[in-house]
Amino acid sequence: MLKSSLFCAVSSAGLEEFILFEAVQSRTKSENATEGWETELEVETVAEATFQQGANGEHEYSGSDQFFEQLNGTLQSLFDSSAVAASPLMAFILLGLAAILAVCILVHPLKAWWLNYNMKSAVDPDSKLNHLPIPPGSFGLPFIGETLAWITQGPKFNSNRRKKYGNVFTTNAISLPIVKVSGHEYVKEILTGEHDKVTTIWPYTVRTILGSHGIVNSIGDIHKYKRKVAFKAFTRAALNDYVPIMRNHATRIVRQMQESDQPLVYPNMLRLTFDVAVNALLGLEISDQVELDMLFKTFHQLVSNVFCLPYNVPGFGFNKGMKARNQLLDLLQIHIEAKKLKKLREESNLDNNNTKSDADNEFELGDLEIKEIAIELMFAGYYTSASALTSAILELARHPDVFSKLENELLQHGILREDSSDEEHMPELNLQNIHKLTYLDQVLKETLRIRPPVLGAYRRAKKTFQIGDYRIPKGWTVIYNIRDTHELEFEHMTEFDPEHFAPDANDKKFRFIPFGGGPRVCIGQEYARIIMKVSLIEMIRCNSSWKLANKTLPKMVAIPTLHPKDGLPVHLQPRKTVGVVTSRSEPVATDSS
Ligand code: HEM
Repeated sequence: MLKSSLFCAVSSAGLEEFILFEAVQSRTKSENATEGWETELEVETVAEATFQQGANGEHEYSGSDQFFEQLNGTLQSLFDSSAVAASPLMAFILLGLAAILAVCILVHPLKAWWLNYNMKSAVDPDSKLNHLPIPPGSFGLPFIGETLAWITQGPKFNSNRRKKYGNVFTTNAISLPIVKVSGHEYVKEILTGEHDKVTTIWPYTVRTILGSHGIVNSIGDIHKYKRKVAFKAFTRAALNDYVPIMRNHATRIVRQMQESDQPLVYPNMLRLTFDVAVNALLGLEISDQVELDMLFKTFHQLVSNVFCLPYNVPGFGFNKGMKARNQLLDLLQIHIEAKKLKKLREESNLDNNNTKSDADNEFELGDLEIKEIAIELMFAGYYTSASALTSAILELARHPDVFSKLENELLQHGILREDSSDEEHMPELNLQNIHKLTYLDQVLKETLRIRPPVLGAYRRAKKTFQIGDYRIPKGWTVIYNIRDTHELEFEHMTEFDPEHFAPDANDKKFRFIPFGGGPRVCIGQEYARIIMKVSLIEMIRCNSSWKLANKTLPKMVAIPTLHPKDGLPVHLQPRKTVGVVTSRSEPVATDSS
């Protein structure tokens, strides 16, 4: 019964896809659990049966067999003709046909083997949950799984599969069985299950380039301790100190942008968030522009090669990323020795302020830990913030009504004034008056909802556990989807409307998760919100409007964080006096897709 349902599923799925899990599911629902996929042995037997039936050519494969017989006959007659055999073109055709034939013969056994291979990994002899089905989905093609579809389809990969299988589905990429999870109830399970059901697992290249001594690659108590240390850089007092630093850099970058006819937003926002992070978070005051530029280049080399093929061979991304890592470690060591890496250095010494608990005494942060945390904060911090800022600038250009409302809010709170583009008469900015800007907050939340810089994150199942009606097998990779969760939880995903976050809007937990949640929630989220707010205020204070230089929306690239492929060229309209809202009746860019 079990064998036939699986076999039917495999054979009827055709060459494109196995939709086996639906068959497994319906079988599991209708049959006694003890007849299910309980032991490895049973899985092997099923696979063997599948192979045997394929080899014996029973009715499920009969269509293919007829085709093979016909092909065989055709080839035979071709070989019999000596005139044809002599032709190089015909030899080429024959070789092609032979190759197709080989693929046709191998495809079914290969697929059956692949299915067996994946299903074997789903069995956990220590679990009592083996009676539950694994989430529906497809393991794709042998070895590569659904990697190609994932790469080529972009967001459609998830949305198509969600439509077909639901909000928890199985896939396979580069030979790893993966469960993708969207929607607040499932995402909550994953995020709050950290340390118990799941643990973080970044791709090998990320783990190696960032190192194992930072926060993101630590687990358990040491993870909590390192977060505690790093969190000292994000206290309210620390954030308040950063505001003037953020503002100075934002004004400088916006003024630089104004000097260009068609500045590119994204590279400028990257530079802005980078300079602030070096200055504020690392506490480095690098006055030598050449040194700062070199640091920027090296970080860029590190971040842009963090997600790559795992070959540490010259010319490959991984090798470039490792070189950048080593250069940064050397450079940061110089600053540590000169005691310039103030913040993290001081704060790793928690006994300074007697907040060190007994548990903390077990851990000491050495130079390597401090350097890796520094690299990690930079890695996690400046690309993400630049991505969100770029998206906000893009959306404000497309929505003049939102721009005007924001401008009014700044006017009402005295942050925009008659002489507001004059640096000498800038009204003071601090955490207190920034927090009063509720509409600005709504605009940024809506930006993070519609264009989350990070689309999702990885976990590994520490044990077999249940999610909804399904079982997630121990050792499998789980990805919680941020963008898809936003799409599910908010109507009109693609419509930019800050009213989604109006003060009276329903605030269901885990619906809006641009910063993740649970024990691994983004440590820099408050910092990110402040830098985005300060920078946007400066953009509006210095410019009465901006327009997108291109008529169509840019193509977006997801790695390392979401950003426009063309860098987002804009035309800025520098502000002379407040209230002069320049014509915004020009056509607004429309979606190119
Ligand atoms: C708009 C800006 C940002 C976004 C959208 C963002 C997003 C995220 C997300 C989704 C996670 C959770 C990843 C997971 O579940 O594994 C995360 C973690 C993290 N973020 Fe952010 N982030 C932003 C800015 C920052 C900044 C500015 C910093 C530091 C300067 C930072 C440092 C970190 C760190 C260290 C973690 C790892 C936390 C852990 O593993 O315990 N992020 N961030």
